[in-house]
Amino acid sequence: MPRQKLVIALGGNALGNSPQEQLKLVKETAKTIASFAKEDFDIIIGHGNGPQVGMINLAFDVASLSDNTIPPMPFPECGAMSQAYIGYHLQQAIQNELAAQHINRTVCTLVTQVVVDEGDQAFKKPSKPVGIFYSREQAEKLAQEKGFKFVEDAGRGYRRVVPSPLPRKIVEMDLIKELASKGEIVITVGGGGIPVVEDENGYHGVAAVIDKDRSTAKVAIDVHADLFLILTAVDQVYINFNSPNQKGLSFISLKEAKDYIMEGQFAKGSMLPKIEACLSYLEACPSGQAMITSLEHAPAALAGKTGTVLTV
Ligand SMILES: Nc1ncnc2c1ncn2[C@@H]1O[C@H](COP(=O)(O)OP(=O)(O)O)[C@@H](O)[C@H]1O
Ligand SMILES: NC(=O)OP(=O)(O)O
Repeated sequence: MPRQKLVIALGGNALGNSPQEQLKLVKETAKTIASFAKEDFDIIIGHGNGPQVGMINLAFDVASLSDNTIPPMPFPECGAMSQAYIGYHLQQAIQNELAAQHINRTVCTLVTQVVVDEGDQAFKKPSKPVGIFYSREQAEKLAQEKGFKFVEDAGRGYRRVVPSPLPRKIVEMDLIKELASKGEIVITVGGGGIPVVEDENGYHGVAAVIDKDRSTAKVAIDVHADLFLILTAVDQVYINFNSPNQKGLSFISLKEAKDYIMEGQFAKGSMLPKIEACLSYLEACPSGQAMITSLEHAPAALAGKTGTVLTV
């Protein structure tokens, strides 16, 4: 009997905002992952990198502003660094937890590139602010010299914004499938994957940050996952969220999800991309199940006690 395939998207609360916080939090994350490893799933994990990629980019920006012999670090390289650094923490925490529980499985982190479309409209409308705040003069100079885009951010100064294009193809997909089918726990598409475009000369990194829920959904589609699990800060998806009549949803059909989107029930930039990621997965894998819950309640959600399940 082949193992069931589980693809997990880990949200920010699984990682925190600083290296110290991350090192502490991944220990809890690892306990949840180990509980799935015990259930004998094939396991593939995607995760975010918003705070981390911003932090890495900021560090190089600050260094190069104060010492012009230090070059600023290009954005795709910052994304690659964030994948490796987060992967290292997660991988080690999961290894330690598996050893403590005498579970005989191995873990790896794959530096993963994700192809995006050069003509994606997101490149015309960069929307994700990253890095440090600049004065207007500094921003104008950098914009002229490097072609970066800046936005004025809530009266605090100018920040570089990067596009957030859709994931089209996961370059290392065959390897992900092979490793997962051998029982390896695979950490991949970190931060949505390193965004690359493909031309006659091969792949080239581009300055962007892909949404990790969308990229992880693409992985779930490509491996035909039985379960696509999004772990975030809330136990369930709500309607009328944050209002006195908010109501948790245990089940949402594809049609209901589309109706709720039309009603504006899911906030842009937080719950909406998660619901859209689930929809893209379910449309491609109609016999599959998508689930949204919190990290700590994930085992209970898998046992049908909490969480929000989305099905066709
Ligand atoms: N309808 C909703 N139901 C539940 N949570 C919602 C809803 N709309 C917005 N949210 C918010 O979305 C957040 C999850 O999105 P986000 O913080 O971007 O996730 P992550 O960093 O875990 O990927 C929840 O913590 C919650 O505050
Ligand atoms: N890349 C990405 O979606 O990261 P966050 O989830 O941390 O925003």
